Amino acid sequence: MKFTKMQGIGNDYVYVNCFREKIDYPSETAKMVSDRHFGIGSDGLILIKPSDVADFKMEMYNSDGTQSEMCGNGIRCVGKYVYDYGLTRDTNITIETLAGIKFLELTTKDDKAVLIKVDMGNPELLPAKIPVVAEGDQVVSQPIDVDGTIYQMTCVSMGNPHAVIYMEDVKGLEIEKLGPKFEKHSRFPNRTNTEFARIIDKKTIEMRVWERGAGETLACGTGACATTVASILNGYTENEVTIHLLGGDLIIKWDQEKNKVFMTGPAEVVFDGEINLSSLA
Ligand SMILES: N[C@H](CCC[C@H](N)C(=O)O)C(=O)O
Repeated sequence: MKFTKMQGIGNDYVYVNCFREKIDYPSETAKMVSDRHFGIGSDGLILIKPSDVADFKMEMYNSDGTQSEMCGNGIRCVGKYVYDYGLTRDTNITIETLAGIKFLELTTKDDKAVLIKVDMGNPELLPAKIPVVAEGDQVVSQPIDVDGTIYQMTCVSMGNPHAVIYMEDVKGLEIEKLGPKFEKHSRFPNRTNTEFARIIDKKTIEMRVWERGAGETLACGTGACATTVASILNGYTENEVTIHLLGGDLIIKWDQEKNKVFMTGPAEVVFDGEINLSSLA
């Protein structure tokens, strides 16, 4: 199997061009290639496919093999891949995902995509659509009991579920202890991604993320979008913020008139490779 290893501010995936490769068991393949000791090493697997309704289609699998509806850092890398590897010469492209069709604007330099702006669509706040077990029509700073400690959470879906928790010290957080308790909490029927965020000022947020199906990653694009929406709903920030993640920064804007979230950030190729999957089985 030929692949390209790419990363979006440190959130790294194995990308497969399914215009020329066929992946019969994507979930199993994701688990195998993601292993950082016995495989290639990544946060998961992303398949780039033809689409009947958009220019391309993105299928995303976490390192535990579960499929997700959307991946923000991943879709920026897909945008870069299809341009840099000659699948398109357009700098405005559409990508079909399980969270709907996304619109990308590529900024190029020396004929390579260096910055990608993504229209991430509408944030979803209805509990039943996140999904999260809760009363009312949105979850903004509502209590959740995690092993006897009460946290205030704000829940947003960007096609995938997110629980945003604010705290004064995210650097010192023992995320490997707390993250899984949120991820598998009974109030999230489909599990959840969890963002631990510190407001620095009206335009700046620092966050770490425990991802559903992948554990702590260096960055989460949908999580950065969810955190921005949550911060605006809580009155903590303006509608355009810089998010500092472990792997780098993203610029996120929630245009509330259009009810669209825009994410702008980089994408990088690490290396191209070929692997005999049967050697990993
Ligand atoms: N773990 C996520 C998918 C990857 C999202 C993240 N890597 C991003 O950049 O948005 C989920 O199961 O919903």
